[in-house]
Amino acid sequence: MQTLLITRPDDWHIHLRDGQALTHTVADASRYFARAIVMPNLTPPVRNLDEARAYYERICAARPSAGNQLEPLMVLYLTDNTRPEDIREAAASGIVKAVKLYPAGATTNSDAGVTRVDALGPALAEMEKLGMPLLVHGEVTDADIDIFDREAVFIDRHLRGLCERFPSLKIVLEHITTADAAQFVASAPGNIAATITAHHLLYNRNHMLAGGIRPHYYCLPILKRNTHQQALIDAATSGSSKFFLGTDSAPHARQRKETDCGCAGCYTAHAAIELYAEAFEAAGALDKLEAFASFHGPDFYGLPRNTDTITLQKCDWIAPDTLPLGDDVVRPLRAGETLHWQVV
Ligand SMILES: NC(=O)N[C@@H](CC(=O)O)C(=O)O
Ligand SMILES: [Zn+2]
Ligand SMILES: [Zn+2]
Repeated sequence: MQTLLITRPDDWHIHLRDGQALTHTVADASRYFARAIVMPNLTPPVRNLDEARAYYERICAARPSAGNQLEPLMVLYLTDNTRPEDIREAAASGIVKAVKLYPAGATTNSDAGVTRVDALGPALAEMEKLGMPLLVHGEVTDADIDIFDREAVFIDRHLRGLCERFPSLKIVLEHITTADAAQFVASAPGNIAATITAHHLLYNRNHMLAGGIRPHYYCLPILKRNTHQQALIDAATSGSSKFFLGTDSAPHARQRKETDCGCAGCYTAHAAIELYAEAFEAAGALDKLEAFASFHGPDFYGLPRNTDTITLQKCDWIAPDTLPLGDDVVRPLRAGETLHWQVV
């Protein structure tokens, strides 16, 4: 049987949610990830060190008592009112590792996000000085911009300018979905990187829309055409240290996705590295998985690489139809379907 031994991976973009849901999301993320960059889009969002510390403690309390202990890496939610002092305090705490920019209205719980990206100044200058990474949900929100173009337009309207105004600010363009983004990041200086999800490597918009509409493939930024999917596969398997693993596992209760106006987000924490292994195998690049999953992320964040390992085995299994999520259930990606890799 084919096996693959890799250094223990980390997840550089995950939504653990809060309250009762933490029991399930934290358990799934704890199966083998050493660390996780925890997104701050709660209601209300995680805007300062006090809120980050309280959330950190709720996550730690939800960890399973036995086995691998996930280390949550906290993220502040940038608003129009974030002050340089908020950044300094967070950076000094040692538990906050990044700050997240959501354009207001771009995605789930982004209403408190930034209304004018170009007006951001002092907070970003402080982050640049301290080496604190800015994580970006890179989509414009203008009603007149087609949803499939929102990432590319964000790069042109905002990201290029941010990179010029803050030339040494570390920036991660999160969950990239287009050839435009892959190309922009690949040709940018070393302080610009990107995370790529497993679902954007495995799927394109036909999977979501051809032959019936499949709400569990609906996430933001939305799946694009297959040529963009191929560009993401090429970037992830290129060996470039600018691209690394970020699942964007984003659970929503089943009834909030299977409805007239469904939420965006795919739940992949039940099978994260397993799904990536499938994508890398399909590209004939299993030898590139370890660096993408376990080296490039910590190197970019300036954190040590993990020193222990996990083993993947090629072995079919069926993903569960539903998983508990607090008092609700979530339908995980590939629910009821066969997965081909397993962590042993
Ligand atoms: N990716 C998503 O579709 N949804 C995320 C938000 C985000 O990462 O943009 C969520 O919090 O549900
Ligand atoms: Zn996002
Ligand atoms: Zn996300």
